[in-house]
Amino acid sequence: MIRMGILQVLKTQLLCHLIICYVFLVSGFIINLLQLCTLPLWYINKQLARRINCRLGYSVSSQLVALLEWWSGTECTLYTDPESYPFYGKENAIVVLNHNFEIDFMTGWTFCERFGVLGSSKVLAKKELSFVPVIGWMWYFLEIVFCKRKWEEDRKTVVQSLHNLRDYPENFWFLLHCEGTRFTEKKHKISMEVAEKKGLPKLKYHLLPRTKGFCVTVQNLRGTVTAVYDSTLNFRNNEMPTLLGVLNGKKYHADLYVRRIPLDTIPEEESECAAWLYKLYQDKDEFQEHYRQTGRFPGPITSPPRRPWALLNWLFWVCLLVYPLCMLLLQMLLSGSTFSVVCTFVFCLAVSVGIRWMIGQTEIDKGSNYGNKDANKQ
Ligand SMILES: CCCCC/C=C\C/C=C\CCCCCCCC(=O)SCCNC(=O)CCNC(=O)[C@H](O)C(C)(C)COP(=O)(O)OP(=O)(O)OC[C@H]1O[C@@H](n2cnc3c(N)ncnc32)[C@H](O)[C@@H]1OP(=O)(O)O
Ligand SMILES: CCCCCCCCCCCCCCCCCC(=O)OC[C@@H](O)COP(=O)(O)O
Repeated sequence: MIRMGILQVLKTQLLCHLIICYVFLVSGFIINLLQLCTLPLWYINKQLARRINCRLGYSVSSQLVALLEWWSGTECTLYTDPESYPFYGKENAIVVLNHNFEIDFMTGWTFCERFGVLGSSKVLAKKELSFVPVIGWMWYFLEIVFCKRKWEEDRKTVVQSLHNLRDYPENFWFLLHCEGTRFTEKKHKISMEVAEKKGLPKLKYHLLPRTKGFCVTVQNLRGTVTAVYDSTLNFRNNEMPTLLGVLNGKKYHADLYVRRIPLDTIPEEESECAAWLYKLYQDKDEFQEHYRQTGRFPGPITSPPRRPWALLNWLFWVCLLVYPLCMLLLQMLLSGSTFSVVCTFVFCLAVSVGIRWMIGQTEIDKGSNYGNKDANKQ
């Protein structure tokens, strides 16, 4: 009991956070560098270069998974039909997920890890994220699809990037947050005005989905992807988890409801496909209502257990990077030079500021203005 208490206090200490962030940043930069070194291989053996990049990418993203699963002890429960379960991780799929939480990307990654597709997971992400050090840079080599959220500019690049995925050598999940931005009350109000104008029913828990990205993905990945995983995420006790909470060791409980929908049941033609997506979001809204009323999603629980690999990868980087850091700091402090002490201080400050900026990218109140105006009025 006391040991648990000490551990919990330790998890809230700035020094621990600095060490975790230092390991993440330095290992991330090393991996970015290794990814850069794979560039010549793309011309010789592209599939091998892709496989290597999946492993390297895993080594970065699994650190955030380890933080969620092992450091904060967050539990992840999966509600799904047992008949669909054997397909997970064994086929390419498009994942449609609600976008309400600051750590939904980490929770998504955790499920990817449990089904063995973390290194190869893909997303249609906003362009701004490609500039985030470590993760954004890593995504270039993982062939993540970026968009500016301006369809006239995106159409060509998104289609081209989707085409490139057709011969991807590993099973992948392609994540689409069709709402296009995180849920806020203001964005919800505006998107419901758009829904009204379009004659669509109002949604209570979701923004109106943007349909272009979904339709173009379904069209271009037909034959490559076999199913859409309609995924609805929520956290118990109305919690709104944050990355800072996870870093402080706060335990959350995620519930994910997944329905596997074969891709060949989804209409090809654009307006029919859009109507299909609007209907999907009406269903998702009902699942969220059910969760609100009962505290659970419909259907049985078939949860995959956590695996040790993310933790082992994390421990490997900690062992590799913490000892040299201690030696360096000790040497600097023992040298008695004011210059060395100032340098050490500035280094720690730079790591903290850099990481705080990166964490800021996950925070909803620092989010974009996209969806704050009806696009038709812009
Ligand atoms: C099972 C567990 C999960 C597994 C996880 C798997 C993989 C994990 C991998 C990685 C994890 C990392 C996660 C990182 C997350 C990062 C995610 C993001 O960056 S989200 C933001 C970027 N992505 C998207 O936006 C995707 C969805 N958007 C689209 O598809 C868009 O269509 C678009 C392609 C971006 C183009 O957008 P644009 O706005 O330019 O055009 P649209 O045509 O879509 O919009 C105009 C259209 O919308 C109507 N409209 C106007 N205003 C609104 C409004 N406020 N709300 C809704 N709709 C609006 C307008 O009337 C137009 O309508 P119409 O089409 O009929 O003319
Ligand atoms: C062990 C690791 C410890 C590390 C601690 C610190 C690590 C910091 C990591 C930062 C990771 C940055 C990746 C950001 C991914 C955020 C995804 C996201 O949710 O983007 C929002 C967009 O979808 C929509 O944007 P808005 O229009 O809502 O605005």
